[in-house]
Formats: sequence, structure tokens, C-alpha cells
Amino acid sequence: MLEVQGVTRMFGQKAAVDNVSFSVDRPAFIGIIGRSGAGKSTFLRLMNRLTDASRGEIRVDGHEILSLRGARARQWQSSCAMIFQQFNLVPRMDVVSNVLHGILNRRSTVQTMFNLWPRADILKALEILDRLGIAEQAPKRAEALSGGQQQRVAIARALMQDPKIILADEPIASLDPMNAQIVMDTLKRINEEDGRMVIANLHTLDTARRYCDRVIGMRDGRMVFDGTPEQLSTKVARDIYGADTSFNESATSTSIPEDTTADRAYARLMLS
Ligand SMILES: Nc1ncnc2c1ncn2[C@@H]1O[C@H](COP(=O)(O)OP(=O)(O)OP(=O)(O)O)[C@@H](O)[C@H]1O
Repeated sequence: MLEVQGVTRMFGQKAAVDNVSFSVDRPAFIGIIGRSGAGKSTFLRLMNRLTDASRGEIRVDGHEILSLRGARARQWQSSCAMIFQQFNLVPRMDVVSNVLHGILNRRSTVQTMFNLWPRADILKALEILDRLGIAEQAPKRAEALSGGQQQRVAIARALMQDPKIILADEPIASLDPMNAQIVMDTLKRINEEDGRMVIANLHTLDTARRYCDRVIGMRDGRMVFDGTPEQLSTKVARDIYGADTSFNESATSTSIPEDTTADRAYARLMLS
């Protein structure tokens, strides 16, 4: 399904992504971990063609995507949706319009100027918001929502594109543990129920272990680990992060204290 072969991105003399290769044969949930500057964001940007590779190939279902240009590159971008740490919504625009923005490039200029959307698209946006448990927020301005709700709107916008792959660049880095869990549960559900591959840059080990089928560790642009969550021991993590024995895993934890178990059950209920 996905084959990454010798992908490199140079910035001057520095390789931000250095000869990365791996392949994935099913729509798995993949986590990419590594310290700041390891090349995680650059890799996702390469996949989404927001930046060009210096060398290498990425094949999705047999089609090479790094050489696509113009309309075909844009077509690829719409089947490979991206979610960002800061949500990237239009703050003063209502939620449903933000979701509809996922298919903005499919509209004519006149439709865009007058903010006209086909009824079927509006219904689809509302259906996705309902699925993510935030339908009642549809008429509100995006800026009026909590961070967790805004990230779910961003996920809804991504789903509007009906993507094969969802790329999430530190999707929970700006959220409190409770909202982080709701957002990760949402991504996992989309991965399992829809069969969409999710590739997420994550800054916490416990999240990677809990949600991912496979974890890729990057250090100085290179892939230094590729394994299952079970194989991601403290020693391995220490190597990925380039830390010494004082490395403290709990410093990278987003786990929720036990006394909020009821809240978690409630959150799951809201999502089901
Ligand atoms: N546009 C750019 N111009 C020059 N150097 C860049 C550019 N983008 C990224 N880099 C460099 O490439 C390296 C990898 O950066 P990248 O943002 O991909 O790392 P990251 O693992 O995502 O880090 P973080 O977790 O802090 O986002 C860094 O050394 C960074 O300074």
C-alpha cells in the first residue's frame, strides 16, 4: 500500500530527512517519534507534497507521488489529508463552513465568492460532525470551541476530503490529557472503521504505544527504529531521543490520572 524508498530532503548541507525507507502493506496506524528537529514534520510534508524531496520515491498503491506536478499533485493532496497541532481552522468562520473547506478546491470561483455549497455537501459535513460527536457545534464560530473540539473539526475537515491517508503532525501537542485522548480515540476509530491509514507524529511515548500498530523512530533525519509498540522499550526510546540514563519516560506522558476514569467513559460514550 505504501512504499517509502530512500527519501531524503536536504536544507543546504543538512539532511532534514536522510535516506528513509519503509513499507506498509495495510492501512495501519503509524506513529513517528523523535526529539525536536528529528525530521518528523518534514517527512509528513514530503508525503503531502507540501515540500519537495531531494531524492527517493514514495509509492502509494503502486503510484509514485513525489514526481507528481500540478493538477495531479493537488489530486494526491486531496487524498492525503493533513491535521496540524494548531488545528489551522478559520477562527471567525462557523464550524460547518470550516469542514466544507476540506473540499474548497472542488468548487468554482463563483461558488467560493458567494459561499455557496451544494446541499449534499452540507449534509455530508453535518453527518461527519455528528459522527465525531460535535454536530451541535456546527453553527458556532470555530474560535468559540475548546481545543479538543477544534481538533475534531479539523479531523472532520480532513474526512470531508475522503482521504486514503491522514497525516497528523503532533495532533495532540496543544491539548490537555482529556482532550488528547478524545482526539486520539477519534483518529483510531477512523483508522479501524474506515480503513484509512493514519501516520501521526507524536511527542509522547505512551500515546505511541497505546494507539499505534507500528512505531517509527527518527533521529537526525534518519530512521533509527521501526517496530511494534511492544518493542519500544525504555532503552530503545532512550536511543531514539539520544538521551542518557537519566531519561525519564513520565516526562513525555499524557496519561490521565485515575480519578478521571468516569470522564473517560463519558468521552467514549460521546464518541460511540
Ligand atoms: N524550511 C526549512 N529550512 C531550513 N531548515 C529546515 C526547514 N524546515 C526544517 N528544517 C530543519 O530540518 C530539521 C528537521 O526539522 P523538522 O521540523 O522536520 O523536525 P521535527 O522532528 O518535526 O521537529 P519538531 O518536533 O520540533 O517539529 C531541523 O533541523 C530543522 O531546523
